[in-house]
Amino acid sequence: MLLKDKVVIVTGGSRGIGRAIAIASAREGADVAINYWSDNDASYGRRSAISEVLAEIENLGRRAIAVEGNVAAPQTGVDLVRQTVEAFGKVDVLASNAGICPFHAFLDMPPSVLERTVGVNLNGAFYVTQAAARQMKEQGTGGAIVATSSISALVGGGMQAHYTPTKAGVHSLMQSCAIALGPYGIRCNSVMPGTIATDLNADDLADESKRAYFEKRIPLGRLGAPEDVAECVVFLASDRARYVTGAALLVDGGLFVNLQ
Ligand SMILES: NC(=O)C1=CN([C@@H]2O[C@H](COP(=O)(O)OP(=O)(O)OC[C@H]3O[C@@H](n4cnc5c(N)ncnc54)[C@H](O)[C@@H]3O)[C@@H](O)[C@H]2O)C=CC1
Ligand SMILES: C[C@H](O)[C@@H]1OC(=O)[C@H](O)[C@@H]1O
Repeated sequence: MLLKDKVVIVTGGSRGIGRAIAIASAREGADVAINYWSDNDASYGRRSAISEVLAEIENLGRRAIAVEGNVAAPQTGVDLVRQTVEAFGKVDVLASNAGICPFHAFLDMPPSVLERTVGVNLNGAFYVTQAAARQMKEQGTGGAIVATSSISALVGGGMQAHYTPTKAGVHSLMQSCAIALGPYGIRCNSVMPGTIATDLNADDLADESKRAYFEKRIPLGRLGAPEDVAECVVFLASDRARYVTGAALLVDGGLFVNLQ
């Protein structure tokens, strides 16, 4: 088991990629603290999602807690780490994953959409990483932080001018934190998923021609599943990746390299 008796925090763990990270971590032997934001879940009609994830982890024989909160608020990370330590005694791994992607055209983008996206995706990753790293430093046993960046850190999107800079920022955050936290044995890496079928892009991919376009562009011939990303997060979080820090792993079925 790659994460036997580790304690893993996952942000944005009630649905999609975060949910898959939480379950994959438990399957590899970890206890899991799951952050989520019910306002976001409700906007997808998914009020009960978190209880299903907790039940699934408990069925795997591991412990799980849910800690609701908006990661854009600095205090959310602090409370998340405190409640995790109260429940499980320590923090070994942070999967900083919570994110939003409200597709919007650039020229008429309201400041509120930009600010919300930066607040959740970039500021949220910063605050949660800082809170977890402080705890890991205090424990003195090292740790691993894996952030969910995106292929969008490397390429643009016409309806994502507010989003792609946050994903580049998350990758950059991990690079700087790898330097700042390396002396404490804390490794910091990111995964860069391609197009993964989740609620985040369900509306966008409901456009059959767009979906077919992506499937054609992906050398492996299919959209990604949340589990494809989760297994890579588990690897980077585990001791198998003990000499990997400041790295980014594309998990995109080859989409990025497919120019022609
Ligand atoms: N789906 C995709 O194709 C890709 C997704 N990503 C990234 O993966 C991450 C997860 O995305 P998905 O699983 O697709 O999304 P999703 O919409 O399926 O799940 C989002 C999760 O984040 C939580 N969340 C949303 N706003 C939050 C907030 N303010 N505070 C705390 N939690 C909040 C929700 O409760 C939910 O658990 C995001 O950072 C996204 O940018 C990156 C590349 C591709
Ligand atoms: C939501 C999009 O389909 C998805 O999000 C990303 O980060 C990828 O670049 C895709 O565009």
